[in-house]
Amino acid sequence: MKFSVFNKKIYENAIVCFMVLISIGIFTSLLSTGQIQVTKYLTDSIVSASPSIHSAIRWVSMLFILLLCGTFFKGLNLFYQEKARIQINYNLDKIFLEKNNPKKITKIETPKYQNDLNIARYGFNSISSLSLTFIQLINAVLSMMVYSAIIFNKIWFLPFIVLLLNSPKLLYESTIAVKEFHYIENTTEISRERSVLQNLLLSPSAIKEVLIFTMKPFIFNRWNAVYKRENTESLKFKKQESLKRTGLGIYSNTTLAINQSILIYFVVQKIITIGDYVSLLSAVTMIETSFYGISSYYRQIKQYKITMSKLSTFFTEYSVGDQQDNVSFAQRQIDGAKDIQITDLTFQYSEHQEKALQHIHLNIKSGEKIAVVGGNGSGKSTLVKLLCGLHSVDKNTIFFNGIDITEIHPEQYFSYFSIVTQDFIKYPFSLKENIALTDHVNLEKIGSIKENYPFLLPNIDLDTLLGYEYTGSRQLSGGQWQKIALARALYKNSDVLILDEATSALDPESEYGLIDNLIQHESDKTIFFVTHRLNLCPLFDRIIVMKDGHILENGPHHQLLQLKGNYYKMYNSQQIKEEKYEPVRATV
Ligand SMILES: Nc1ncnc2c1ncn2[C@@H]1O[C@H](COP(=O)(O)OP(=O)(O)OP(=O)(O)O)[C@@H](O)[C@H]1O
Repeated sequence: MKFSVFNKKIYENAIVCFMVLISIGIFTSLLSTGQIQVTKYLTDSIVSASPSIHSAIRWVSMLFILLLCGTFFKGLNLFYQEKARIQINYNLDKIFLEKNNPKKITKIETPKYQNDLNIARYGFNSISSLSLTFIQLINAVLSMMVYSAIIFNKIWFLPFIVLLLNSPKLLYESTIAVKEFHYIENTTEISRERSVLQNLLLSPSAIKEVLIFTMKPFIFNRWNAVYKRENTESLKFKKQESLKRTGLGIYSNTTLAINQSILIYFVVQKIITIGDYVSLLSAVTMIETSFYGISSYYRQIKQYKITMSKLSTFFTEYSVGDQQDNVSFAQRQIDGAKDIQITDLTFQYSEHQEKALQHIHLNIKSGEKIAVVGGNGSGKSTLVKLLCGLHSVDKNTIFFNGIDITEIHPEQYFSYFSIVTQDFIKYPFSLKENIALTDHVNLEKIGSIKENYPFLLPNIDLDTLLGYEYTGSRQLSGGQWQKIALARALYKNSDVLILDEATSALDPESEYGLIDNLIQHESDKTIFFVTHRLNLCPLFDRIIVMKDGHILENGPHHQLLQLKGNYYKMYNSQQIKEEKYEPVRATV
């Protein structure tokens, strides 16, 4: 999506509101002109040599009607401003969610992404307020022209003096805009830290640990310290801004005094009447107010420019745009067996000193069932995430059916994979939506999952809302949720299925049943089973043993046992432990 289109989309369905607001602005300027003229006539009628009560009442009534109209337009203006704001905010959120389109998680799982996301979101707010102040700008320019014309009629050079004296305000607003953005950039991490800590104190999932570990004072004190640090930063910035604004205020008072002196001089010289003095002084004040509106708009334009360049960088850095996709990747024909070949694959997380994977070589035949084992942090999850295309890899390292995966469009590549990780999502949707993740649920597919894996789905209505987020929803146990995540992966029915410690919460019977049934029913699927429970490994065609990012051993169960290496030790130590505790269990 190009930025010109993006700009147009911001105002979608808000144009009518803008037209109404501009019309209100025109009417309000005309009303103000009328008020100034009537004030002049009223003052002149009171201070004339023979003041007339009737004429004064006539002007007061006229002024009253004009003020009533002004109040009516003010109310209308407020409503349409809110209407436009609501529509623009909706448009902005929609554009943001549509454009935020990452295809890899490599850069996403970093603090930098979260900081940049915060700054981008802040920028969006400035676009929203800029759109509305655009109307105020038009109104301000209109008013300034009308008031300048009124003054020009009486003292031709005065409007130029007023404008000249006010112009330094633009410069001031421009520096404020840049400083404000830098302030947001510098404080985004601390404000994120505060909200993370606040969430720990409020979110239902964290509260149980907060209670059991009686850690509220620990988190609360940390939240308190972070909040105070954030406030100090904020006050420092606000103090500088207030000082500058006070300076600007003093400057404005001085300019008003200068203009007032000029007007008094003209009254003393009897060039203008007292009524003229009153009306011209209010016109000068109105110009100054309009100028304030224009300069604050100028500040927002500056911020808008910074925002747009930040957003452009954000979307190009983290999202693959549609256009870029088409240029980089042609749709590849990938038919038949989906063999996977890994050649000298090395991978390092940007936030990490050590390499997570080093010189991995693997050949996997389509339909193979592979168990991946190894100690914590040995690189198992990284390997399977790289396999399914979640991270960017170097060219010529992973081949899918003979094609370098860097040449396959990520969306096409993802279509061949299903993955269940340890941190799967518990969607606050109905049971059937949790499985299908679509509005168009294929009940037959769910039926066949129920048939082949009868222990997988809870015995509740498919329309039951799950979780504890919404009224009437039903919470499930950890294992039941995990089974639903597994059902989701089976529903996708992809060529490659990755289970990354995806059965850790299942009871042993369900776990064995699942693996056994997978091997029976999904003979054509390639399956990767990352596990710490080695007793299921004999069911697999091959076992890959990992340590410190390397593949240490790779082969069928019996072959690895004969090697008497790492797998042999790991497998036996689990068996021994089970035997050791067997008598204890027997006596219970
Ligand atoms: N998103 C990440 N950013 C930075 N480093 C990471 C990230 N994920 C994993 N690592 C690091 O990469 C290494 C391998 O981690 P990985 O999750 O692949 O191990 P694992 O074998 O799956 O471990 P476990 O059995 O504990 O799940 C670890 O040292 C870990 O600290």
